[in-house]
Amino acid sequence: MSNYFSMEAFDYDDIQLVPNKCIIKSRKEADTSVKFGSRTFKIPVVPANMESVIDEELAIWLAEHDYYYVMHRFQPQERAHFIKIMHEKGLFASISVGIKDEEYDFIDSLVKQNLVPEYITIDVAHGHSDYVIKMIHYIKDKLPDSFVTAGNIATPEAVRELENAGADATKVGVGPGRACITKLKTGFGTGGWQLAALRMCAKAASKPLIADGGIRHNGDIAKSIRFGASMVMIGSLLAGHEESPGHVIDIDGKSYKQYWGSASEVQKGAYKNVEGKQMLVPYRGSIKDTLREMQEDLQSSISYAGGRDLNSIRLVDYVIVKSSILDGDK
Ligand SMILES: NC(=O)C1=CN([C@@H]2O[C@H](COP(=O)(O)OP(=O)(O)OC[C@H]3O[C@@H](n4cnc5c(N)ncnc54)[C@H](OP(=O)(O)O)[C@@H]3O)[C@@H](O)[C@H]2O)C=CC1
Ligand SMILES: Nc1nc2c(ncn2[C@@H]2O[C@H](COP(=O)(O)O)[C@@H](O)[C@H]2O)c(=O)[nH]1
Repeated sequence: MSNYFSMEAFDYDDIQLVPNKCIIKSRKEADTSVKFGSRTFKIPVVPANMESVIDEELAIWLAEHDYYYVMHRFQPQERAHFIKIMHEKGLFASISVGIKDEEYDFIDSLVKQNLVPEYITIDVAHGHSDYVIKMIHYIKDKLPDSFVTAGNIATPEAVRELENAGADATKVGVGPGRACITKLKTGFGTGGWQLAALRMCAKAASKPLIADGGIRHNGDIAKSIRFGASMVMIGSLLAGHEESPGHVIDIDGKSYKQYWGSASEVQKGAYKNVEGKQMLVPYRGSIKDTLREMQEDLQSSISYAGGRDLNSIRLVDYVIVKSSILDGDK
């Protein structure tokens, strides 16, 4: 555990990446694509697998336009139908599962129907668990062709154990989310040091990592890549769109959308083991424009990194500037 005592704790707002000489004539030349599993996606960004962030219609649009997506698991009975619909359209299917007993029956039912989702994400709050390891083994045994991401986790030990169990990728982030109250209710998590936790996990990882939670600005995507992420999962920043599932709410002439945590009372329908809240996020128009802007900003990041693709970002120097990067805006 000495790792943690000696570790420098920092987060997205504490870091600035250091520019290198630019080698491209235009940002259009910068390639933001990323291979994840057997597919290549436009940008290393995936909307969070939350009911307030993604629904079937958005999943179809994302898959059609070469974005990675992960469908949530909160309408469990719809998942088999969802896989069928995606495959009928010639699109990849990417679903989430939990670890309760009935999820084993669900996996069995997919096998029986010969429904093989291209991607399966094991989505639980505390992913460093024997029960997650058991589920990884089960899925890899029954659906060996599915790419399995397991999470969420916070430590190098967890990365190693889940990778050794057969996970094809792991998802890092316990408690940094915008709708999260885990850090307040339990005292645990990576809230406030998510980027440092990502760096620690990346040192142990031999397979791709997804950085999950805490992204507040587009530049945080490049920072996640620098510290070891292959893919970046985003909730609140992608929840305020026309296509997002939440209702539009108008207050004092401004529009907002509802964003609720997957462990919130709203999601659970009961106040039991609640570790999330509901909140409003500013309405931001179409998600298509936001994703395009994220791509353009990443192209700029690549140019500042002095390269032509995302790999160049992984190599840049950085400076720790402790909560001061927004000072100039005050
Ligand atoms: N990334 C994050 O920081 C967090 C994310 N979430 C999200 O909320 C949703 C609900 O998560 P979750 O409650 O795990 O899903 P589930 O309700 O499917 O619970 C997972 C299983 O693990 C058991 N469990 C044991 N310890 C814990 C623990 N500390 N936290 C949660 N479960 C535990 C649960 O049993 P029992 O309920 O009887 O304890 C249950 O059987 C997920 O989408 C998850 O990603 C939630 C919190 C934090
Ligand atoms: N502690 C909780 N974390 C949650 C909950 N619902 C989702 N999440 C996590 O947050 C990220 C999104 O974070 P954001 O900063 O981009 O908004 C999501 O992917 C989950 O990992 C919850 O109820 N409690």
